Amino acid sequence: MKDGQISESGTHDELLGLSGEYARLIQTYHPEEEEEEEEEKEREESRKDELSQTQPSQENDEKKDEKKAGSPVKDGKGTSAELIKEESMESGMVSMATYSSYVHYAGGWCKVIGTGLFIVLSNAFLVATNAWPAIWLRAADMQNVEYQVITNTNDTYTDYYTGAPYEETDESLDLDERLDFYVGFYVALFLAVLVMFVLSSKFYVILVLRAASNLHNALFTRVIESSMIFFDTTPLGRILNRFSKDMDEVDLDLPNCLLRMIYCLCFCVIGELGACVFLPWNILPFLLFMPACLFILRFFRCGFCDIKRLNNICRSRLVSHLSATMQGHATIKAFCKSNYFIRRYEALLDSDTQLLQTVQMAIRWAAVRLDSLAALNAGVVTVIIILWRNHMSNSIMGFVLYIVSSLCIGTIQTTFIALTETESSFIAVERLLEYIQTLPPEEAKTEKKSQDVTGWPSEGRVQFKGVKMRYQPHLPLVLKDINLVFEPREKVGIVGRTGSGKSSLGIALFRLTQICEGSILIDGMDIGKLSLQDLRNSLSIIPQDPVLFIGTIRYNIDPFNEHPDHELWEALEKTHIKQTITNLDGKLGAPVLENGENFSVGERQLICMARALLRKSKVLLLDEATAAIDTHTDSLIQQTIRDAFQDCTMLIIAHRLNTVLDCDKILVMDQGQVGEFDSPSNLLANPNSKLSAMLEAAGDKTTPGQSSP
Ligand SMILES: Nc1ncnc2c1ncn2[C@@H]1O[C@H](COP(=O)(O)OP(=O)(O)OP(=O)(O)O)[C@@H](O)[C@H]1O
Repeated sequence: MKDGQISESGTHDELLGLSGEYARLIQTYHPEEEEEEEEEKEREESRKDELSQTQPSQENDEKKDEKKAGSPVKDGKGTSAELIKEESMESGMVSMATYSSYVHYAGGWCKVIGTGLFIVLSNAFLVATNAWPAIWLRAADMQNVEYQVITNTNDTYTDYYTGAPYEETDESLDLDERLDFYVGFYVALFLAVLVMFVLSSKFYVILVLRAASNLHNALFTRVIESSMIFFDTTPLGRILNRFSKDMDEVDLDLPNCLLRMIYCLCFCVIGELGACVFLPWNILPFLLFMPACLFILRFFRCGFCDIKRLNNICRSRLVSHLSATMQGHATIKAFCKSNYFIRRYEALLDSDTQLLQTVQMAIRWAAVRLDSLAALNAGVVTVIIILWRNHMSNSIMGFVLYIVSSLCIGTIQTTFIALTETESSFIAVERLLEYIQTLPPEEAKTEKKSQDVTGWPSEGRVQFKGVKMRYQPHLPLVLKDINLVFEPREKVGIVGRTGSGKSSLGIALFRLTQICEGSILIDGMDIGKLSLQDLRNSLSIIPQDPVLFIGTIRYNIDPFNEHPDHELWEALEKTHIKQTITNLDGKLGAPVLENGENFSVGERQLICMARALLRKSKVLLLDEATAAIDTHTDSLIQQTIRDAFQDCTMLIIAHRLNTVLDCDKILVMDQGQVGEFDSPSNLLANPNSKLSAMLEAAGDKTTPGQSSP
């Protein structure tokens, strides 16, 4: 293929005969193998090459599949352990620690109690505005009675409520004066309600927004700073679910439920107290009614919280499945496995919907019982009112009936359900706190040492002293007692079979996983004693999977805007990608999509290389950085890198042996150990060396001097 068109097609022999593009590619890769009489042998060797590359990669793929599926692997001691753990789940009611942590993130107890007081006061004023007309009407009744006392002096009347005889006074007959007082007080109450509601709502919104944003920031920081073990053992969907569904509950559901619960609870308590002031007997059915409600609530809360927890976990699986399907959609389609993934998606969606349905049914279960109890309570209170009617004014009877019927028509039910929903919304807080409080940080705060690293590393001498490393405590060692010295400015090719530990050397060097024994020194400085920031600032890596971020080309090459444009173009030119970038609309400002999807893998690697070139580090690690680049460009890039980084120590991990044969030294890794470490000429001089065997297997008889540059 060339420039998106078919340049040549045919068999290997036919294309070689054409001496065109294909022949040139082959020539670059196998310069020694042009002669006609060796063609047969070459085909045989390339078959071997293919075989040796596919077998290990299949093994590796299987291993990866195993890893991702969370299937058990055998550790060194023969016991099995799971790489991906099941998502943990609390049970029962939400703990007090969760509530107090939420209060902490909301700004502390003082602010929470202050806002609570405002809400209670606004509700008290609201009940008072309902009670005031009743008091006012009762006064009007009394006025009416006084009038009758005057016109019918033989009768004696007593106060309906206190039982005291009315006294005839001139002031009591002053209806206009009383009217002003009652209207004035009612308006004042109404304004107080208005002001208190505005203030309490404002304080409440500030409080819950502060709690949600503080929780989000704490979670984000903790996830970003957590160690590689966490990312290795946690599916992406699980992390996404905490940031989406759980965060959404904390942002929206929790504040809504909490506010509804507080208002309803205040109305119930203050309203019931108000009713008891006018009709003390009202307390009797209430005292029977409340324990019955609490009894129902006890069952409801336990089950409801656990269903919500299950629902959250089920949602994580759904999101994991979705994100995995999206990432692998091309492969799924290529293997015609769409139906399998659709069925799995439907099954997970069904589980999720079933749990949502169960949540709704649980709410209905509680609602029916609570409403029935409230209706019973209202019935009993109504009977009491009827029996007590001779001792109460009509207005007071109306007020008490209004309160009791309000409680009956949904308020009690709403209060208890909102209480439980609020508690279940706190499960999202519980899940966020789990990550915030338990994720192991990559670097403990106390480890952030302030060593003076100015001018370090000046030479780039890297020393591994008895280094042992494993990815997780229960997994076997992947680096077993590594003792090596890479001298300053040395170019070292690192080769070995798949899984031999080549990339793990880089992981140990960057402290992505902590070594369990030994030490790594750069220019005599133990990197374990440095802060991660200082260490990683002084190293550069071009990884196997080139990583590009959403943004522009400029942002991807120079994320901190530290270099002028001409330096960026220089770097792009050295990595042979300048022409491609020049052809883009916007040039350095051209957009880069997520994961650099709008560039080929090879182009992404070249852009990453330009980024590394700009950093000018003393130690550079290339982890199969040119694996996806054609052999011609690869050889040019190898040369470029060697020129541009001639003052650096370079560790070049490679599968294509010919790309590292002109290095100063070759390190052959073998099952986590140093297999061989010497100059290529010394290693190739020994026909029994591992490197010779690998070249033999790869069908490449190239000698250092003849290798591609
Ligand atoms: N994140 C991980 N968690 C657990 N084990 C891992 C992890 N990464 C690698 N391993 C294991 O460590 C061993 C060495 O892996 P490493 O990636 O260093 O090999 P490699 O030589 O670079 O392989 P390749 O050439 O395929 O990239 C392998 O057995 C591999 O399964």
